Amino acid sequence: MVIEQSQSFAQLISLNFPADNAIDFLQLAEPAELFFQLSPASLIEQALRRGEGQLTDTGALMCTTGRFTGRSPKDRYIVRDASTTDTVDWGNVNIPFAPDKFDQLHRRMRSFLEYRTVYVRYARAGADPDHQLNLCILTTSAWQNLFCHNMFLRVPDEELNNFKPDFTVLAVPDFKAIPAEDGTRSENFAILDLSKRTLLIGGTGYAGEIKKGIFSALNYLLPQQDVLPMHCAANVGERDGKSDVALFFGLSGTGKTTLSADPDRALIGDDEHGWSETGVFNFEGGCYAKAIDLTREREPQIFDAIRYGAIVENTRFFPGTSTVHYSDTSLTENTRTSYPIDFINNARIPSVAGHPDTIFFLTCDAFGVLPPIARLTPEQAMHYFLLGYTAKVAGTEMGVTEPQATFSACFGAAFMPLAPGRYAQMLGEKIREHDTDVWLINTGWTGGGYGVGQRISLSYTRALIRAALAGRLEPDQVRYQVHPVFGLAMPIACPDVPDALLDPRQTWADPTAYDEKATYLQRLFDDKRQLL
Ligand SMILES: Nc1ncnc2c1ncn2[C@@H]1O[C@H](COP(=O)(O)OP(=O)(O)O)[C@@H](O)[C@H]1O
Ligand SMILES: C=C(OP(=O)(O)O)C(=O)O
Ligand SMILES: [Mn+2]
Repeated sequence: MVIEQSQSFAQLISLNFPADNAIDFLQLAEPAELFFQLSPASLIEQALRRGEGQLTDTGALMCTTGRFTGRSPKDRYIVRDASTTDTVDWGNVNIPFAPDKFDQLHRRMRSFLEYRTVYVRYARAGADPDHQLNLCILTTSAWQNLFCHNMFLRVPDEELNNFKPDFTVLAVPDFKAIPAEDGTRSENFAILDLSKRTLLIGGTGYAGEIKKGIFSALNYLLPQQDVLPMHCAANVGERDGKSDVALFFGLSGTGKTTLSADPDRALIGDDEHGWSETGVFNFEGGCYAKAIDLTREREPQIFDAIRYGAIVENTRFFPGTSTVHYSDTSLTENTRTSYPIDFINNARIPSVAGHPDTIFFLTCDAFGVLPPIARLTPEQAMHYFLLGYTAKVAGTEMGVTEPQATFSACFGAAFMPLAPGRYAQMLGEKIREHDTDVWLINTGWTGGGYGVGQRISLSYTRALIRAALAGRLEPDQVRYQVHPVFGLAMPIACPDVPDALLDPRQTWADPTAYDEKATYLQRLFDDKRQLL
């Protein structure tokens, strides 16, 4: 049975409440108040009553996440124990954490919860029933529980009684670590214990930590089942009467969510997928789109998904109204919206499909020297995948305020517990086996770098992707030229795109300056390759 109102702990147990299982699982003492599996409407009501947010004029719940409006990679840890010590790729990304300190923090968090209101939810990650993780999530805010309802796969009510969680999440923004005692760097933390199958989040209210924490766990667990986990969006269309699956890899802000929302193709998912021997599947049940400068004209599907049930994070209203001012960045540039995937009208549910025919590597090149589209050989594909070159855009990580060149292996190193080579090898094998085409797309700057040129217009990027997917850029359809510095094959023409845009050198006012910058970037690539 699903409890819609607060009941005492003892009452819940006597009702054979499916959450007694959850409470055991969470090893909770008696919380002040516990709400299990509330509906979106109840969560929204509670969030409003508790002052967690406000309704916007389209019915979405608008919340602020507090001091943290992006992830904090330096405060993200993995417990180092006998089972992870030789498997995890330790370093600046995967920072080791001591098991006894984890237990201590876990204990302290549980006692902190004794005096609080908690919201518990069962959910799933992994749309393929053969590769699924059952989650038991505890949040201390109603809105974060709604976030989990939106972002993970929803468990049908009739399955709740027999649901066996295999992973726990505690998200408690008000709980602050004591660094000297707890072994953390700061008061905020996200710590993954892969043996105890528990994710602890404290000191931060940025909801992205929850979804990316579970993503990290899957990125560790799925290769053991021969599934390649990927930081990519996916959609499916039709070509020559056959279904045609496309993946969009890219670090945050490169366009996965934006470009995968396409009225002509069914959305599989916007951020996290697995590639098994039968095809691809989404890990999530919802999308988490950037909301900065969002307009209905440029991104109609996302714009229209922001309605009752959706959440908008860290946005503001136009003064005196309940209309969201999407260009207001006074809280952060990393404003976000989360909604269940079925809020996109042409979503594929369940979110599974066959093997990918086409892969796009999205890079947001802040130097403005990479071509807007290039066709990669399988060797180039492996190189670019391991390099993971892009610019970090402002906001997604705390402290980043303007685009910064970065190399993030697998286009998502921040979430990959294993060595990048493991994922790259699996990808290489799959691309060869399924004869998948790989394209590099620059969604970043043209006509000069950041500060001089401008971001490539979204309508041109969409046209390039449309043409590639329609086979209009096949070598028998269009001539190619080879980039003198990068050795990349660039089409010289593309429907609905000016020819001059396709050759980045032609877009710069000063070609010599272009050559210097391109050579500089190629040198960065070479240096980086030496280290791989
Ligand atoms: N040419 C372009 N291609 C893709 N996105 C673009 C482009 N120009 C501007 N943008 C903006 O960049 C952002 C891409 O963010 P998003 O799709 O959420 O990235 P991701 O899902 O990879 O984190 C959006 O705010 C989008 O409007
Ligand atoms: C939510 C995030 O990812 P993305 O921007 O890739 O959606 C994030 O990095 O916090
Ligand atoms: Mn995204």
